[in-house]
Amino acid sequence: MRIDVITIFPDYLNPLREALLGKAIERDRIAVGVHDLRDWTHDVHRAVDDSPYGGGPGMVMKPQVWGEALDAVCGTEEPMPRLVVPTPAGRPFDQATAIRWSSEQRLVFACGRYEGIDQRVIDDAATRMPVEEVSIGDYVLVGGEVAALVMIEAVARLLPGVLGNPLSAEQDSFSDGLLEGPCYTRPEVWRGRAVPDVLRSGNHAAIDRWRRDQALERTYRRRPELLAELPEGALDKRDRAQ
Ligand SMILES: O=C(OCc1ccccc1)c1cn[nH]c1
Repeated sequence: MRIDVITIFPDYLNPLREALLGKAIERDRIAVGVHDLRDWTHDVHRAVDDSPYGGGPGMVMKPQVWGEALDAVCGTEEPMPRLVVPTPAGRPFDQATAIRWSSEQRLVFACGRYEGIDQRVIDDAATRMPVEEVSIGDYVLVGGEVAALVMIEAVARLLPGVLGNPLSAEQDSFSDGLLEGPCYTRPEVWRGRAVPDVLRSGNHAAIDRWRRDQALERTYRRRPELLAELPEGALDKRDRAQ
């Protein structure tokens, strides 16, 4: 997979070069390009924003600059990338989205700032490639860069050879629609708190059942709406007894 990010703060994407993801990039498991939007300005001030039509607070990012940047980064050759625009006004990003995007050959992230990018940029790009305006949560950030980091990490860890242990990607929380339950490691007792006995019993059927019960209980307490979304039959009669 190739991922490109267009931003006025390229250094904000430096964390991509760290840790497992950084290693995967070094080993060409994934290619990442970061581009400074101002490279496509032509005025002495390198302006990327202007006042909003219709008035109101803040500034809007100029269509000409974004248009040239996307032409250059996305190109015109198939396979065209999927263009992702982080915005609070987007459809919610979730694990299903990360899984869906993980089979893409190319992703381009357009990181907006100010009040956002002139809508015509998105409408124009959508005539040449798939475009998704996506939110990582119901809050407002200053720019799309942090959201891009979140989504790139969620996708990249699903790619072969990027994450240390491929098994854990399958056993992800949300892979069965429930939240992960609690986890424990040594010591057996810490500050007077013992690890639940079942986890040291060696009885793997009992351990699996205990873990599922914990996941159900945590999901019920913290995200009850997820239980309603489970596919038919996902909860067996033992689960319902919980
Ligand atoms: O704030 C966000 O993106 C930055 C952004 C983009 C456009 C206009 C304002 C802010 C965001 C919040 N959840 N998901 C994305």
